[in-house]
Amino acid sequence: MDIYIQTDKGLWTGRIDDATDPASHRFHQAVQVMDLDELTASRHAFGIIGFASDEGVRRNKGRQGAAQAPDEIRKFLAKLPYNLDGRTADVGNVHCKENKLENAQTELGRHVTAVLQQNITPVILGGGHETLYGHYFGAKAYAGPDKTIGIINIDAHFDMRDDPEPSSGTMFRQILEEDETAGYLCLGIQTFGNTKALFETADAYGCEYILEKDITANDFQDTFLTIDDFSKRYDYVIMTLCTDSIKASAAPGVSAPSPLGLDPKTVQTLLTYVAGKKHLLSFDISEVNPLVDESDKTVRLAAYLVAETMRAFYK
Ligand SMILES: N=CN[C@@H](CCC(=O)O)C(=O)O
Ligand SMILES: [Mn+2]
Ligand SMILES: [Mn+2]
Repeated sequence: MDIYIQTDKGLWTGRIDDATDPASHRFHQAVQVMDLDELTASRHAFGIIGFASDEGVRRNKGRQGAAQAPDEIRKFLAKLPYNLDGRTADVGNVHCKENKLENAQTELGRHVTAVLQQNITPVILGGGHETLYGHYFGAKAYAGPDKTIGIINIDAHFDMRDDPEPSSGTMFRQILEEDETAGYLCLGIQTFGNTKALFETADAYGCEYILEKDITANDFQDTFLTIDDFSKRYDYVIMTLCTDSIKASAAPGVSAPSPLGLDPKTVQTLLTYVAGKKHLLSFDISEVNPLVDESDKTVRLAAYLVAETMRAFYK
């Protein structure tokens, strides 16, 4: 198996209301499957990239299965109405082979950079949350050493573990250690999703965060202000959704479920608010695990959140 595989066109199938009228089209009629090197400047608004890896979850002692999420999310996204502007290309999946996570993250980064260089917005379907490291790596290569990147993460967890081996629990510590100009805002932190030591690590590294229970206070006004203040300090922003930020009753299909997680509509509000930022480069959704899902509930929700975020992207 190669590390890069073009998407099986059979994943993009669904109901056909009208074969020719674009106003009746669903994603499966609008998305064009191609190789990365077939992308040409400005023809597409979005470029879907899958990251078929759960090696980071394995290393972090979690429940594996997220490597199957990119194709499962595609199947559900395919059936949704294409109620957005601009065209979408699907440039396939980057796979993690032989547990070589760092190689796969480098390759994901190469894809993200190449898509951005074509003036196309990457929409990355993870993968365990180790997806974010490759996502950041590609965005940073595009931005260049003189430009700063702020990362907005919607997550129950900080993912700032001090483990010697990179995993799905270490990315933000890795990034903040490697790039002193990077910033980290985490929305939806669970009090009982992180040890006291991890809260101390977050403070020590200058991570800004809002607890899950404080997100909806004041009808989001404080949250939006925090997002605004954070975003304007960076040349570019990237956004990542760790699906375990959503309450377990709505998102059971994750490695580490959150019984007291955010409502899906709260996450929708956060994603669409950040997507309206002019300097948001890219977005990933991570930690969907189809193998422990219940009646496809989490995969379906993931597809809706991806569609909502794409629709809200600043144009
Ligand atoms: N990606 C991060 N995962 C969490 C898992 C927590 C748990 O297993 O309960 C973490 O490392 O903190
Ligand atoms: Mn998490
Ligand atoms: Mn995470």
